[in-house]
Amino acid sequence: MVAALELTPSVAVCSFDRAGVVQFCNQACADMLGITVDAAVGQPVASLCSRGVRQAEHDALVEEIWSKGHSPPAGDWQVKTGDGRELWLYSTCIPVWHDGKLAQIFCMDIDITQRRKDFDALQAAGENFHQMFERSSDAIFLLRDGVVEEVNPAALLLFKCEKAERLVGRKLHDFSPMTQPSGELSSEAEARMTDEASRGGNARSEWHYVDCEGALFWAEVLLTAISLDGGKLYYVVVRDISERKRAERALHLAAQVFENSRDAIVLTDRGRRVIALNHAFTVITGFGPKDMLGKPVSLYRSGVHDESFYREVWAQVEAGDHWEGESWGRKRDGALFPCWTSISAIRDSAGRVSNYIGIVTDITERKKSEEHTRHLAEHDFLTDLPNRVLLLDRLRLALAAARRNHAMLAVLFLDLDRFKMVNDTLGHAVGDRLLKEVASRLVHCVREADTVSRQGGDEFILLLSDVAGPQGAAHAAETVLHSLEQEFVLGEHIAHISGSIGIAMFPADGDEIDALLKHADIAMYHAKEEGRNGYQFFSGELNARIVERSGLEQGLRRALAEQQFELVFEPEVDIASGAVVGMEALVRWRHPALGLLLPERFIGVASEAGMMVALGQWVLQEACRCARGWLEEGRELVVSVNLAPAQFVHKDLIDCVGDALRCSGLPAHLLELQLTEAMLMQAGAQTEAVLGKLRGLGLRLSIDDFGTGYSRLGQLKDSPIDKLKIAQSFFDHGTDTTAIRTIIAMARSLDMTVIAEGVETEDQLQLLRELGCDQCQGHLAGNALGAEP
Ligand SMILES: Nc1nc2c(ncn2[C@@H]2O[C@H](COP(=O)(O)OP(=O)(O)OP(=O)(O)O)[C@@H](O)[C@H]2O)c(=O)[nH]1
Repeated sequence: MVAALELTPSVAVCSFDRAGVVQFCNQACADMLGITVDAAVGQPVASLCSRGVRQAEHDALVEEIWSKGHSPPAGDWQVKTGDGRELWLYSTCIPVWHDGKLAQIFCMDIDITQRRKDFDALQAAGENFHQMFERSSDAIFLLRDGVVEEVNPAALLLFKCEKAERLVGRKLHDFSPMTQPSGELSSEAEARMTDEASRGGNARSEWHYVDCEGALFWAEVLLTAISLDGGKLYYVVVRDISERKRAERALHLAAQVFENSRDAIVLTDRGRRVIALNHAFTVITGFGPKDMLGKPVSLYRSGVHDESFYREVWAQVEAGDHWEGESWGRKRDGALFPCWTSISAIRDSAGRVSNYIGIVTDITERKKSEEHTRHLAEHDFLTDLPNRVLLLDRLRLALAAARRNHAMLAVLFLDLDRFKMVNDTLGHAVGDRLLKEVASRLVHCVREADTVSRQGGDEFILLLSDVAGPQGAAHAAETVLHSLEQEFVLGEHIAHISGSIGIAMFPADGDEIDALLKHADIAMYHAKEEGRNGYQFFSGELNARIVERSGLEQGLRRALAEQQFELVFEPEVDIASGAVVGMEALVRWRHPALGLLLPERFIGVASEAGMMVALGQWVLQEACRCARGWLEEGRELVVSVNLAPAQFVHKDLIDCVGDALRCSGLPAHLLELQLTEAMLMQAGAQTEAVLGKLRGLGLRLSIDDFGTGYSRLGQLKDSPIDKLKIAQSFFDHGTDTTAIRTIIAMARSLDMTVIAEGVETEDQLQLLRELGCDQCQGHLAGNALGAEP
């Protein structure tokens, strides 16, 4: 047996007697105690190892074996060897009998130090685990066979549940909605997860739970499968990720908003370089990421606004983190578009600007629709003319401008005459068409800067800005009346209409809007009273003047056709010989009602009415014809004819003069054209060319009223002028001898003939003779005569 014990390598065996002295020790025991077998045998067993705090317990146990003779149960003992090592031993003590007496106690020890270490570690782990379970901020569930067996406090908190009993015994999907966000039934999803965990050890998933108060929340679930005693244990960690999900969702939404926004969005860094732009930006502007990323956003300015505009914008962004307003954008193809732009600074958690975001809304359509709405509000629906609202606005602006520029304005109030008849006879629809047609004609009667508006019914107001004077307003009124006189073809109907116009002038007839409109209205009623189809000024005096003038103008137009003009001739006498050498042609108008009118009465009107070219041509032809008559009678007289400025600048002048000579058969040298100093002084190639051509025809040129203008000697010297006519004004208030002498001297030096007009007295004639004047004209020389002198 000893041999067997010796050979037991893993069991340390020793025996001791009643005195506690070691009788036997196998090698394993010696090794365990850290001594040799020989050193152990004979030693008190207590000296080989001690049992620390449990020594007394062990001693009592041994004593009991000695006294009662049976072995106690085996047990774990911690011992300290003689060389100071601590070991855990699994000890069994057996009493050994010899000759009927208890002789020794055999002890068998198995070194379980390592096992105990493992066990302690295991226990510590267990305790750790428990602590972790209890203190974890994550909710932890222990499931046995799919049913909750235990939950930690965090789980109660997360599921807002006061007692564990509400959770224990249930399945996890009992705290879930029927379906998960994926659409899968919660029960099936849970089964799939546990299955996955039991096969692969664990499974992870994001999960929708409902807490005990019924609120839904997002969680991340980690399910770990543990096999125990043939059953399945699941360790389930549930972490609330609602916050993260919300952040994710917000981020996702932000990205969606950025990308799906219909507004163009551009993001820059703090240096205002583009770091992102959305799809809409490309759609709206045509600029894509390749064009813009990394570039300064200022490269994409429209060019419409100046530098100070952008300075102001960025100053506002720097000051208040935001600017928004209307501006212009530029597309890749260069096209401009109106946009509403907002720029915001984005700050990081430290409060520093990290980015800028620009949002650009294309407001082309909005502008159009606003424009359309405004148009509707400001225009008459039937004729599309400005309505009263817009008229008042324009009138306000025009008045302000007229006040600033000291200019005049005219307000013409037009009411159609007997328009009701049109409605009554042709129907309202035809009436409408007539109103539209009238509107369009009115617009063509005035200049673009003027406003034609419809007040309603058959009333229209025309605002003429910056008219030259009442004459201009009267002219516009006549144009309007004339255009209304033309028949209106309205489908199969033909209508005739006229209008009555009242005119108020600013500032003469009122310097405020209301006064002007009221006075124009009153004047319009006068026009109606006066028999309709006419116009009236508000001011009576003005009206009289305009009416007379207008009458003259209308008369003038007829006068040519009806041969109401006549010529008279004023003789030009050679002072030395007293012989008549020429005749100045002067025009008279034999007015059917007013009698013979001098040019002062009608030349101004004829000029304004643009009739001077026609009238002048008639005078020229008639003068040539008369002079030819005289020639045929043997009187070779030069006929002199005044040229009007309008004739002088008219492109057909040379042809007209040539025609007059040709038709009459008058030799050119017997025709003298009288120019004014002003015509001559319009220096330039054009004037020189005209003078040259006239001269080329062989006729003479003279300057009328010389000395009243500002002729320059140099210019005079180079002009093909034959004769100077000293202005009559030098004789008006006492004779201006110095001026007359100077002119005569000048004419001499330029080798020109000189003639004095308006010579009335012998003294004047004598003076002229002394000064060397060639010719004279006037009362003394002979009054104007008819064509038959
Ligand atoms: N067709 C048509 N007629 C209208 C409209 N508005 C008003 N009227 C008619 O226009 C006519 C205006 O008449 P009045 O200006 O008062 O009188 P009138 O017949 O023109 O006669 P006098 O002004 O005195 O020369 C009325 O018969 C209105 O019914 C419209 O929009 N369309």
